[in-house]
Amino acid sequence: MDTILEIEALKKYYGKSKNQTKALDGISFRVMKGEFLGIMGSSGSGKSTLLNCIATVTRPDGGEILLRNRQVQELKGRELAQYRGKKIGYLFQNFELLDHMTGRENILIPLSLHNVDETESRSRLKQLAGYLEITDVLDKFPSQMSGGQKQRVAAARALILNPEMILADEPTGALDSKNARTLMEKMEGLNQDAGATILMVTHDTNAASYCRRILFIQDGLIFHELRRDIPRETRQEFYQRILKVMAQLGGGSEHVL
Ligand SMILES: Nc1ncnc2c1ncn2[C@@H]1O[C@H](COP(=O)(O)OP(=O)(O)OP(=O)(O)O)[C@@H](O)[C@H]1O
Repeated sequence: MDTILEIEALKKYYGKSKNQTKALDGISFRVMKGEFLGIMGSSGSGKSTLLNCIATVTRPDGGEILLRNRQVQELKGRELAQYRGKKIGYLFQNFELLDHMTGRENILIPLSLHNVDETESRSRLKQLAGYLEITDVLDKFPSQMSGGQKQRVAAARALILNPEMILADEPTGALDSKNARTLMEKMEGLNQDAGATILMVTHDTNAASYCRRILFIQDGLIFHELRRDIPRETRQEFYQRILKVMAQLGGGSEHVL
């Protein structure tokens, strides 16, 4: 399997000496092409810091982030813009849609920022909208959409340029359980049928049970790893194993949906 992303001994420390917080303390792992990898851990374990480092929002204090063997920290100018806008697609907890733009315009924003073939992207939009069941909200504004529709529009925006990897930060955090389930089924389909590579940070055990592999982090390091035994293990069985690890970490007690 191809490695898409390699995290090697990544460190991020906040503060100095006695008051220092080791948000990331030399964490290492790989994301392979076509993986659906979850990152879980209790509050303050370093999940957001990790995602922010990968997104180049936060500068690490040590270690390496390599996207297809390229040092992400060394990217500058056009290459950095390409990495942020084209190589990685982001899905945020609060959707981050522009209120004055329709669903279609929101999804097509990345096109105007990068020099891409418009005909191809428009046909991709049609395909994504159909799959994500948002065709009938493409001409609506975010204020006229449900939370679930907003997040699926955001997912289409993240996918429109066919990125190497999707970074999802608590994507079900603002959704009710039904919409969360729909979103996760769509993400699972994008992973299994379209080969999308997804790295998702979540607190939500149900959402995590759609992943193929989960890394549990504690104090900025990997504490445990679970792999779903497909096809022998059902999602419900995987969910139960995730709950057990979360109980050791001191969190997670929802009911499987
Ligand atoms: N800008 C900052 N300045 C100082 N400390 C920080 C900063 N950002 C994060 N931290 C600390 O680093 C540690 C890891 O934080 P991080 O936000 O990565 O955790 P998290 O796992 O995402 O938590 P949550 O699940 O609550 O979002 C925490 O102890 C946090 O207080």
